Parts: sequence; structure tokens; C-alpha cells
Amino acid sequence: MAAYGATFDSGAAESARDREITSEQVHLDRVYVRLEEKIHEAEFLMDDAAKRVHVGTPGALAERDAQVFRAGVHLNRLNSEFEDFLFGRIDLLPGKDGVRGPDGAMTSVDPADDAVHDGRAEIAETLHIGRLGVLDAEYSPLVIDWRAPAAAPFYRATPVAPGRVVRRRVIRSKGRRVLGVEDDLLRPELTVTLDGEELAVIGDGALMAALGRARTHTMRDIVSSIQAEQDLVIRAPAASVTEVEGGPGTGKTAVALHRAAYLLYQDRRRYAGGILIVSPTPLLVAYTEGVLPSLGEEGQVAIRAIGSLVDGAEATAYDPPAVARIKGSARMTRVLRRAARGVIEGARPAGRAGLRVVAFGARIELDEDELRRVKQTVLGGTAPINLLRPRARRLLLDALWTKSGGPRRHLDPQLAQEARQAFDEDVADEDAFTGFLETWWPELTPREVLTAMADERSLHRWSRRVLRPEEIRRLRRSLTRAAGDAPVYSVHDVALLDELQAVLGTPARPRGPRVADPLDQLTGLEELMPGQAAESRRERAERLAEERREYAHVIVDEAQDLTPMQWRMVGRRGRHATWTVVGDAAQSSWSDPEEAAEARTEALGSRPRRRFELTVNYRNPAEVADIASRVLALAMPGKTPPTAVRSTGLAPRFTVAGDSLADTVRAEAGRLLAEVDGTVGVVVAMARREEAAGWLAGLGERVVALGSLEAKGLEYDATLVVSPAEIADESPAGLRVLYVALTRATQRLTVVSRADLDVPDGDGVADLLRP
Ligand SMILES: Nc1ncnc2c1ncn2[C@@H]1O[C@H](COP(=O)(O)OP(=O)(O)OP(=O)(O)O)[C@@H](O)[C@H]1O
Repeated sequence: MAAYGATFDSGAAESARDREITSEQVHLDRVYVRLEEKIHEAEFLMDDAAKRVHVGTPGALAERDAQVFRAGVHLNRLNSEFEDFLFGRIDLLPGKDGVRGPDGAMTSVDPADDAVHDGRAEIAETLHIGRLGVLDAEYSPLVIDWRAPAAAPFYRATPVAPGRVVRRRVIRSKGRRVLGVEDDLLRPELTVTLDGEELAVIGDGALMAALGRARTHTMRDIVSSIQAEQDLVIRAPAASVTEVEGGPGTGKTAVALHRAAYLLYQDRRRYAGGILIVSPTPLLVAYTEGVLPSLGEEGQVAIRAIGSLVDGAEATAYDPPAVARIKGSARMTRVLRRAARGVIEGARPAGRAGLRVVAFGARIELDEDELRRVKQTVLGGTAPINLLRPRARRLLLDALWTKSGGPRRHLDPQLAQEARQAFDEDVADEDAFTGFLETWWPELTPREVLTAMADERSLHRWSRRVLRPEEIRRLRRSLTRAAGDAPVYSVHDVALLDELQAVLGTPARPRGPRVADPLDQLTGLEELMPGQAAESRRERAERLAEERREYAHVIVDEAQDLTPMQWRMVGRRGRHATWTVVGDAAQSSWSDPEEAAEARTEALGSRPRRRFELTVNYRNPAEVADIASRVLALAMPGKTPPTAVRSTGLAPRFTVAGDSLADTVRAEAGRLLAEVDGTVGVVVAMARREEAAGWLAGLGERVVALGSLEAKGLEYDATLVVSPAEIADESPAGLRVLYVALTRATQRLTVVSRADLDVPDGDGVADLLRP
């Protein structure tokens, strides 16, 4: 956004800039003095509470713990090393009613009727916006938390609808030093004074400065330049389901992360139940996991890759598209249910067909047929299979009692009941009985059932009339990798394991002794405890995910990619949650969008939905977006791409590989490395994933090779896309996957074509990319 209004000659501009920087420095100094006072206060409270070891009544104990907690959380946040604690400022006209909110700021969005006289106005209120709210000793706001209602105009005001905002300033600082300011003047038609002096306007706006910055391998927060349409999503009320659609680079991931921080701020108690962010790949998790800590939040949020939602398993292997399509399909629910049932039906002790026990000195035996009938009756129950075991035990005892002739021997009901009880106690204690039950109705694990599915004949039986014969063959071949002593699970296997867990159920177990005070887990206080400080962010996320099977809010990133089975898995983690679901149908790598849409509707239930659309592409320069839009027209005719917000004047480069694809790619990657300061991503078809890493050996850490599906959500200063046709041909959703690959660059794009496959024209442009 450009600065509106006044122009300066350069010398005067320099001194005006210096003056403004100095004035912001004075404010920042005051903020840090106050922060230090608050840190001392919090330390004192912690100390004081900790000394009160013997506090008598349970009420006093709870109060002490609560005090330790509050002080601890506060201290921890105050001590966070924020790169830019204070980043914004708005200068405002007087509010309509003059009413002030709890943070000391005026609440009115509209200016007072008499705020402007003859095109002149006076600034009535200046608010500084930062990562945490800070009040001075008189309870006036020194800094407003970016998530507080009073900060909303900083993000929402536009020249068309400025509200009370006259000037919006982004302050750039590092640690305690203010480095620069960038202003937007939102009411250029007015002459406005602040403390009697005309309002200065410095710089070209902050957004462009932020977008032009070189990328690293970790995402930055966008807290100082959130745009109005994004802010509406971030602050949308948490009721039910918030759905966000938007093309590549419109900030969906950024918005989702900032929304998590906003929800925690807005209702910390409610979200103590945890927020789960589901991400498509571990690469995107690694790329984004620093954003929440930079916003002062992490304790309650678990960011997990879709392949890591179960048992802390980290599945990174990808199935070929044809297999993924089978494993992801909702039809698998029937196959899995039959498989679980089939495994229990087939369970029996080795070597002996019947059950033999001794009761009251007599031998009683149930033969194979009798046992089968008992099992079928048990399986008529609706509970998960592992939870049917007590019923199996009871019905076995019933059958043995009948076989023993017991019911006929005792006509008196009272005596009959006593005899039956004695019989049960006698038999149930017997090793022959307990041992039999263990193997005849074992407690199954999802892994055991998946292993059993790798058996050809069994899988045929369980998949009959659900999967086609060639699908069964493919599935079986793939499942042999998931069977055996060292199973390798693919990303899609994880949803199958989770489904099986639901089919099997987990019997209640006696709880072990608690290791930590439950308050610690609720509050994030453990961050302060020595010994636990070494826990990494990833370990922490894993622990949270293991502790919690259900969350208070679930955020799904790249939602268009979830298969029906994955929707079922994620749905189970948010049965009572509110949801934020962000995605872009045009980037879907799933081949059957209709089936996925059905599963999504099922996971989200009938909850009311609010829809938002993001329309501006902040990532790609127009030159790159233009090439990508040609593929979009093929992948989804009629779909409008988002509008690129900037242009670099750098046309994408097209080359055709020589005899060695590897040599061309290596040379082109080297060229891009020389052209940009930040990262270079080389995107290849999934089948070339490993090979491509070898091509780039020795080129350094700024360049990475990745398979097309792994490029989801990531971005690089420069992107090298290798053979558009290879990527597009790899799956039924190939054109959409290619669209993803072409929309990763923030500055430069190079496309290397294969002469035999991409049909390049005289300029080297592959046929898929021609206008
Ligand atoms: N308001 C903003 N200010 C500064 N940078 C922004 C803003 N909005 C988005 N960006 C930047 O634009 C880039 C794209 O954002 P993000 O990755 O969130 O987009 P996306 O919609 O999730 O894209 P994709 O669908 O391709 O995954 C990121 O570098 C992000 O930091």
C-alpha cells in the first residue's frame, strides 16, 4: 500500500523520519521499563506462593496453585524474546460516544460527529499495537494486544472505510531498538494535527516491505501487516464451522495460525481443551511451527501432520496414486470392519479346537460348533470388538453352565442362583478358561488387523463386493509393507489404523499414578519447571496429541486434500469442537472430490457454517501467477485465480533439458541460487523424489528437492519446476498438483522441460504452460 498525501524533499524526509523514529523509541523505552517492572512483580508472586508450602486448607492450596499458575504464565510470556514486541500504531479521531473499554481505549468505531471542521481535525487518541497488552502504572494502555478489539481498526481500516483511523503506522524494531516506520494515511483529504503539529507521513507502507523480504526455511508471522479480508477471518466468532476458501498465496495458512492465537486470547478457558492444527505434511509442520511461539502462544496448540495423528507415528511414505485412492476411499470402512470381525472370528488357541474345563470335579467341554455359535451371538452386539470381551466371557460361562446340566439340577431359583455363582467363580479362576479366553477373544490392536489384511485369501473375503479385484490386488501388495516385524506405514495407512482403533475400541485400564499436577498440564506452567525446559516443540506437540484424543477447536489446513478416511480420522478428534477449515479446491491432489466432500460434511456434521473467501495473492509476483493461471484454466476451467498484489518485472525462465536432466536441473538450480538471497525449491514428480536430492548434492542448504505432493503450502524465493508433464501425468489430479508446484515462488520461477514429454515450443515453453 502506498503512502497517501504529503511529499518531502529527501533531506527533510530524512529528518522527519529520524524524528518519528526517535518518538517511537521513546515510547518503546517506556514499554520495556514497564515490562521489567511486571517481570519483577511476577517473579515476586511466584516466589511468594512457592514459599507457602504449608497453606492449610484445600481452598488455600488451590488458591496458591492458581497464583503460581497465573504468575508463571505471565512471566513466561513476558520473558519471551520477541523480535518486534511493538509493531504498530494508529492515530485516531475522537470516538462517537467517548466511552472507553477495559484496556483504556475508546470503544467507538465511528468518529464523533464534530470530529472534523472545515477539513481539519485533531488526533484524540494514539494506540500502540504489540504482541501483548501492557498497561502503565495508571492503567492507561502503553501497548494494546493485537488481538484486542481496540486493535482491530489497525487491520481493518482502509481509505474507503477508515473509521476513526487517520494514520496507520507499522514500526520495525529489533529487540529494544526501533529501526524504521512505514505509514499509511487513510484520510488524505484532511489536514490533521497531533499535539498542534501537522501529522507526518513516512515511507511506502509496510505490506510491500514484508512481501519483498527473502524467505528462510521457516514461516514468519504477519502480525504487523494482516489485511482487512484476512482480519475478518482471524477474528470471526468461533461458533461452529468457519470455512475459508482462497487461491494459492492468499494467506490461508497464515490466517489459520493467527486465528489459533486469537481464539486462545479471546477465550483461554474454553480452549484449554486444546487446539489441533492438521497440516498435510511434516515439511509444512516444520515450516509453520515457529509462528505461534512468535505470537506468544504454543502451550495449548498441537500442530500435526496428517500422517502423524495416531500414536505419535510419523508416516512420511507416500502410496502411489492408485493405491492412495483405494486406501483413502470411504469404502475402506466396510473392509476394515469386516477385517476386524474376521480376525476375531478366526481367533482360537493353537492345536485344540474345543474348550475343556473342570467344574465341581466334572469335565465340561464345548466343541467347535458350540463355540462358533457363542461367538456369533457375541458379535451380534454393537459395541467395539475389544469391548465385547466381557460379553464373550459371560456367554461362554452361560454355555458351560448349560452344558454342565446345572440349570436342570436346581429348581429353587435362590439355590440355582447361588449354584451358578459358585460355578462361575470356580471356572473363571481356572487357567484353562482364562488362557482360552485370551486367545479365543484376544484384545486386538489396529496393527494386528492391518497385518492380517496382507493375507491374500483373507483380504479377498473381506473386500468382496466392496473393492474391485484389481483394487484388492493393489491394496494387498501395498499392505505387505505394513505387515511384519518392522512395518512401514504410509500416510494413508495412518487413517486406516485410526479407523480400526475406532472399530476395535480401547478397554478402560486402571490409571497409573499421576506424574504431574493436573493444573500444570492445563496451564502450560510446566514451561517454567526445571527439567522439562529441554522438551522440544515437536516433543511437546507429540505429548499433547497423545494426551488428548479430542480437542476444543480443530483447524484443518489444505482441507481440499483430506481423503474421506482422513476426514473420518480428523472428525473423531473434534466431535465436540468448533472448526476452522481452510483450503482451495483448485489445489486438490485427491482424485474424487465428491466423495471427499461427503466425508467432510459427515465430519463437520450439521453445525452451521460461515464462509469466507480470500482473494489476493501475497506470495507470487504477477509474472509467476500468470503462468500458473494457464494451468488453472486446464485444471479447473472457469475458476478465477487470486489477484497478485505485486510484480517484479522478472519473467519466468523456460529451458529444455539436454541429454542429462540431472545436469540441467543442477545448473539451473545453481543459477537461481545466485539470483536470490533466500531459498530455492526444486519440485519434481513424486517418483523422482529421491533421485532429485542427489542431483543437488553439495549446492548447500538454501536449496531443497521435493516431490510435488510435498510442496503443499510451502514457498521459496525461487522455484524450479521439473517437467510439468511428468508431474501432471502422475495422477488423475496431476494438473492441480502442477498448479500447486507453479505457485510456490515469491520471486523467480524456472521451468525445465523434457523434450520428449513436454512438447516445448521454440522458446522452450512446455505445451501445458502456453497461453
Ligand atoms: N497480510 C500479509 N502480510 C504479509 N505477508 C503476507 C500476508 N498475507 C500473506 N502473506 C504471506 O504470503 C505468503 C503466502 O501465505 P500462506 O502460505 O499463508 O498462503 P496460503 O493461502 O496458505 O497458500 P497455499 O494455498 O499456496 O498454501 C506467506 O509468505 C505469507 O507470510
